[in-house]
Amino acid sequence: MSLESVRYSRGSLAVLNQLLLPHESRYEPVASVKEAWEVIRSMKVRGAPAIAIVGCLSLAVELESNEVKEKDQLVMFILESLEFLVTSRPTAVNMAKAAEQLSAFVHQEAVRANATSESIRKSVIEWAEDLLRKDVEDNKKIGDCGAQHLLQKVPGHPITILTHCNTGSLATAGYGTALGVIRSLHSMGRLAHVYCTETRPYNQGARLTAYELVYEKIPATLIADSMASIAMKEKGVSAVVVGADRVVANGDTANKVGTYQLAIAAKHHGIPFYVAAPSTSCDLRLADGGHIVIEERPSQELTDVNGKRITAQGIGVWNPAFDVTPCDLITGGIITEHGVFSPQELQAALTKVMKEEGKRQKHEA
Ligand SMILES: CSC[C@@H](O)[C@@H](O)C(=O)COP(=O)(O)O
Repeated sequence: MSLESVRYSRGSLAVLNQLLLPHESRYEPVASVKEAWEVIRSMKVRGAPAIAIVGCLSLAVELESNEVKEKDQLVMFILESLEFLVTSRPTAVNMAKAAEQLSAFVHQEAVRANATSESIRKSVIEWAEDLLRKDVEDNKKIGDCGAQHLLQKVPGHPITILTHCNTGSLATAGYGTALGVIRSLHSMGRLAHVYCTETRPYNQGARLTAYELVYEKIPATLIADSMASIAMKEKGVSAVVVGADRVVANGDTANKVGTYQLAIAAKHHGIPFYVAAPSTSCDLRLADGGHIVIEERPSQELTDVNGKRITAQGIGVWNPAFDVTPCDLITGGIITEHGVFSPQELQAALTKVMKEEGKRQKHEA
């Protein structure tokens, strides 16, 4: 069984505290929206899809246990809870998108003839549960589609991948995005090796990806971020595959800080650079990456190691958690659950999918 970032059954949610990994696997209960906000902000749970899933499921859990509210009061509670959850972390778009979609859904449910508090509550719980189910499904599609694409397009097999941050089961509902592509290649017997960066300053690569790769018995080597260029030059890297926190209309992509320099190095070495992301991480309303809000994290993430200060007191610190890779550096493409697209193709392709989905839903309603 692969690692689980989230354990959910109706009325009960627990998250694996990722701050304790790889030394201890402790699941901590999340009984309310407020508790979800705190586990997301403190990064006990992190990764763009996992943030949205924990946020929405916490609302489902709170709805299951709360006393019955009058209909308008219930709708107000749901909308305010979603707004609050969006403030937990700003860069990943998944929570904001889920909040927007779920809010629209609640409005729609509330005006249905015969709508009651109970019917609204039930449909919101089911909506959140569906997000969990769909994320795993989409990740598997990303994994398979990305693996097939790389096998067709990338010379020299089996394939060696360099990846950044953590995009696996711990960052999603399961399977993973960039790590999903790696997992699929491995299960097909077509993966030679993975290089995972330690991902300073928060060390998602060293603490989490290395753990997932060892857990899954995938052949892998950990490198410091500063070793990425020499690894590309000397280690036969076939492709760089990373995840995303927000892909905007022109294909510019916000992801864990350090992604941008990997894309520059990949271009220099003629190595294709891929972003693997579900459509829930795509934000077509922003024209380009200049509009993305980049989260800045506390200075201690840089100045301290294991709670112990290693730098001189008084030094200034800048700690942006993400950077934006310009679309022209995403030379391989963007791997989604709907296919692999160049940054230039993405907007039209996803718009078409959304239109078809809208038509299908109208037909079913
Ligand atoms: C499938 S996870 C994709 C991204 O969310 C991931 O690459 C990343 O940047 C995570 O950042 P984090 O700060 O750990 O939440």
